[in-house]
Amino acid sequence: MEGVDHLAHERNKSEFDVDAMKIVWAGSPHAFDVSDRISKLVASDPGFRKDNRSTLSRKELFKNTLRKAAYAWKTIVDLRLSEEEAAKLRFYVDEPAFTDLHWGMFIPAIKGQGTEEQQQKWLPLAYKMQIIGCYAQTELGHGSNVQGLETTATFDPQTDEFIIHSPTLTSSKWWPGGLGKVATHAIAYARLIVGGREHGVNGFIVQLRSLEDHSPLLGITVGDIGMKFGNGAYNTMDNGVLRFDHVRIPRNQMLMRVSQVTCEGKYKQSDVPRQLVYGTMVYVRQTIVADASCALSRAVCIATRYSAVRRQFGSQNGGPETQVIDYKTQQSRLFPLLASAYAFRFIGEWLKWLYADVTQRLQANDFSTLPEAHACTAGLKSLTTTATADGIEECRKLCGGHGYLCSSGLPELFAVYVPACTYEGDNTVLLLQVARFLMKTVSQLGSSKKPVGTIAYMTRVEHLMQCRCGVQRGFAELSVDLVEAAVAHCQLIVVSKFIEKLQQEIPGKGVKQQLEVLCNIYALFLLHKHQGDFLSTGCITPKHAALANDELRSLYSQVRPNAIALVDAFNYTDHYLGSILGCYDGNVYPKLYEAAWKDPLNESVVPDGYHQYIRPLLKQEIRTARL
Ligand SMILES: CC/C=C\C/C=C\C/C=C\C/C=C\C/C=C\CCCC(=O)SCCNC(=O)CCNC(=O)[C@H](O)C(C)(C)COP(=O)(O)OP(=O)(O)OC[C@H]1O[C@@H](n2cnc3c(N)ncnc32)[C@H](O)[C@@H]1OP(=O)(O)O
Ligand SMILES: Cc1cc2nc3c(=O)[nH]c(=O)nc-3n(C[C@H](O)[C@H](O)[C@H](O)COP(=O)(O)OP(=O)(O)OC[C@H]3O[C@@H](n4cnc5c(N)ncnc54)[C@H](O)[C@@H]3O)c2cc1C
Repeated sequence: MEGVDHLAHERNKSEFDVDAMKIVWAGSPHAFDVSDRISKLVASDPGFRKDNRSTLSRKELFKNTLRKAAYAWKTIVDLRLSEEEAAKLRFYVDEPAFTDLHWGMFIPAIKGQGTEEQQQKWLPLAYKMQIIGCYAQTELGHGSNVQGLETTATFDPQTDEFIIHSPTLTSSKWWPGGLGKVATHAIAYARLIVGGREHGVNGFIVQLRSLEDHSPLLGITVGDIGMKFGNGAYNTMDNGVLRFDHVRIPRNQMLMRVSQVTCEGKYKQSDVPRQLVYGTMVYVRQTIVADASCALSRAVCIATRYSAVRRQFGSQNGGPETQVIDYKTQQSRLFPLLASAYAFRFIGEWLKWLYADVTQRLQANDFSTLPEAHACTAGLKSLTTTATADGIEECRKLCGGHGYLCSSGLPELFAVYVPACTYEGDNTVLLLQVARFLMKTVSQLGSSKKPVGTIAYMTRVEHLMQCRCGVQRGFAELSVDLVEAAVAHCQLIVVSKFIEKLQQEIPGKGVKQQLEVLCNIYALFLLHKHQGDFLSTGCITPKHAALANDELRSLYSQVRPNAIALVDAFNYTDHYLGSILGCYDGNVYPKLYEAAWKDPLNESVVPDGYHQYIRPLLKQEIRTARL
């Protein structure tokens, strides 16, 4: 029945202060207040409804996304929301759109790679959305290999301009979000050519469309690259294709914090690492880690609530069947994902600190932690997005057949999320970067340069290197093993930072105890999953492995009474979850049944096409093959 909490009995089992855990999950009382207030604002406004997306055509879907983006912007302006509140509003609107790239990449690129003068010119226009930007780096022929990009930016000293050109088909910009139909400007990455000499890939601000009638400017060919994975999902985003035909831009539209070109045509490289040109990608990778905890926690919330609602088998003497959440197999699949959601939340908090720290150091020209920041953002983006994509799919399976319904929210969540394993860096390519960092660290063992921070533990392998020094096989030959080592390195960081989180003051009855249980589940589940490596390297004995297994089962039993409260702590509205299976009150079956009849296919009891195709079949009016 409506208004009844079908999960009340589960909530009454909780052994900790859920409101205190909500603050821990949000990060602070202030962050909780903003999230709670804005999520409810979005959920209560019919202008942000999203339950009809799977029934819209691509063009209807996209136009609806533009409407919502404009409505969101009006809401932000009318309510005078802060930058933090506005970002939260866009997050809870929960629809991939051009605004993600405008706010999430275009503006950070100007802030990170533009000079003070360039920031003063372009940021006010971007913040007021008087221009709409995208991040145009990837091309048809190159994405991972940035140094392989083919677009050219040739300096013309006669006119003090750069000529931006797409020399080949494969140099067409391809994938940038927001590019296809909306962006008026791009940060375009191109090979800088001055006086006939190449100076690597740099970023250039290029206007694409008229601010009067939105038509593409001279020399600009631009459009959408077409339908992507899934129906609604990421098709709300106009990922675009862009070709330049000798487009001229003023010299001062090359982002010049890292490298400069003078009006005399002199190329100057600042005394900063050229990799700062990649700074926007590092920034986004650390935000993607925080986003992974959001996406995984959404899926886990749905699967946990539904696992408590769903009963199957086990009825004794006509009594209620067993809740599937009570099956050890369901717990062994679900609870490690619940623990991962919390683990990724805390590693996301730490990575945000690491990024802020390296950014502050860069301002003082201190590049000492840049390699570690690159390795951590690359590796943790790879680890968390892979685990989250796999986790969302596991949550779908944990919900049985109903998990495959769009009304469960899981198919769309999966379809929107999975490209995170590719965008902002293919996950394998990024792990290879971590492997390169680890190998460089190993090669420096024994020198005066002692490993610190997240690689401090590597001093312990020093003895290994001394006896094995000289035994080197090619990086490429060992890359599979090195990628596994990179994953293990990143997992160690996640576990370490979870443990460090538990050493902080954590208020609330039973809250720290619950987090300790989740931390132990996360660590022991990894040990169980990779026990072959631990056993073969002698790190643990078979007895240790057996003990870990026993402890995991015990920990699952400890989580069980608190599972619903632990997902309530995410404080997601039913609107944001977009899932009948995950609705707060657990009143699933009536809602599933009601939703079915709203499908357009049920607008008529006799389907279109019956008289044309089915009736002739049934009435044998179609010659049937001799049976
Ligand atoms: C719908 C959205 C939902 C959620 C999103 C939520 C939040 C996000 C918020 C905002 C964003 C909005 C939406 C996100 C959605 C989509 C956005 C997607 C955008 C994109 O995909 S942009 C394009 C991304 N492309 C890539 O990531 C390319 C990957 N390739 C590379 O980075 C490089 O090519 C490379 C690193 C693999 C190789 O570079 P290279 O060849 O130049 O360098 P080397 O390998 O030779 O290394 C030399 C040396 O340099 C060091 N190095 C490399 N990179 C860096 C770096 N970034 N920082 C510091 N140092 C770096 C390397 O370690 C070597 O050092 P060494 O000492 O010599 O060993
Ligand atoms: C939804 C979505 C949104 C995007 N948005 C943007 C955007 O806004 N702006 C933008 O510029 N780009 C964007 N991209 C592009 C994205 O950044 C690239 O697709 C991504 O960087 C991967 O590069 P790629 O496509 O060249 O993959 P490839 O590198 O071609 O990967 C193909 C395979 O090759 C493997 N591989 C590649 N190099 C190596 C190597 N050295 N060693 C071993 N294996 C290797 C990879 O692991 C992978 O298995 C987006 C992509 C998607 C899917």
